[in-house]
Amino acid sequence: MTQPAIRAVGVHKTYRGRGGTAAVRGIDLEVRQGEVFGLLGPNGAGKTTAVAMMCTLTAPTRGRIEVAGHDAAAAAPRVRRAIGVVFQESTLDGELTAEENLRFHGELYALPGAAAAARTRELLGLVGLADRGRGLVRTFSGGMRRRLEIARGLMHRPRVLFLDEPTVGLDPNSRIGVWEHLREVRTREDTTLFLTTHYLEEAEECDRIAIMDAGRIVAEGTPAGLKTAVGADRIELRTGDDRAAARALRDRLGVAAETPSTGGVLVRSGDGAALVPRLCAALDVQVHAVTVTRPSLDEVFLHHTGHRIRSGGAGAQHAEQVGAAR
Ligand SMILES: Nc1ncnc2c1ncn2[C@@H]1O[C@H](COP(=O)(O)OP(=O)(O)OP(=O)(O)O)[C@@H](O)[C@H]1O
Repeated sequence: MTQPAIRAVGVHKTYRGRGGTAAVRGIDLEVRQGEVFGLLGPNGAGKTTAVAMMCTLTAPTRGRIEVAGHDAAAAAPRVRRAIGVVFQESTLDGELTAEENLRFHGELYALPGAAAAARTRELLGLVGLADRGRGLVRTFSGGMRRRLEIARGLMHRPRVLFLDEPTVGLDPNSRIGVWEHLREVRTREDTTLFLTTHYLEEAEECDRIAIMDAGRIVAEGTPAGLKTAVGADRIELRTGDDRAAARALRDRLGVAAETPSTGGVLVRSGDGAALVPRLCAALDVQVHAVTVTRPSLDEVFLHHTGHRIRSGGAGAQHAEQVGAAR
């Protein structure tokens, strides 16, 4: 078997200080070479801390991390040569041009001049900035800067590129642009991409994700696999009498109908849209509205943690109003 790009075994991190914050409470992880792997979790879940340990920026309190086959504690300089990092905060020099920012990074890694110039051209093309190489970075939009940061992180051909919240703070169009180029990076360079995110849409782009909450990984798999495991579509009915409706559905159709405290009647089904007409036909009470929600990563998150990663948003995008009846 080929060596994993990243392996974490029993990793804990407690920050010192008053009370001591247990930011990471025992994570085990294996990321394959060439994979796009996402760590999905809400603010404060411990994602940045986990990445900081993999990047050798902070040491685990307990446990072991290997990146590109090197132990992050015992062989930190080797790990640093094998990785690129795109931080949440920009670290570009706005007073330099895009080319100068990349070349400066090449110098840090002792890339010979001609190789650095060729790599600069190649990467500016890869991230869609070929015609902006001589532009001052302070004149760039947020999306352009982020793409340039990605190019810079790739200058020395790292085995693993870490991206902490790669599209946070960007407008939706720029976010799409960044992802187009990340997909291009993944196709053309044999780099493992390890990213943290609290955007469900971004997690959908990953080959595999780990869901992190309160310092622990609560689920891991492909986005599709995780959704399938959670299973059914959610059918929510708004009726004139929810208790009577739930009782009727249980008695007449034998379906497990719930009446959640938030109101309405909830039924789960492998094919929600197909079941809706039968549900409505079985009811004597008035049905004001029916909503079918396909499982989303939001549902997966809710299933594993008992709470939503954020209010509103992605789940709602998958919701399909299938009409009111009666
Ligand atoms: N240097 C630090 N010293 C003390 N506590 C810290 C430090 N860095 C992070 N924490 C705490 O550790 C916990 C996890 O933070 P972390 O930044 O790793 O989470 P995150 O999932 O990356 O969140 P975000 O998306 O907001 O960056 C939080 O409670 C945070 O306040």
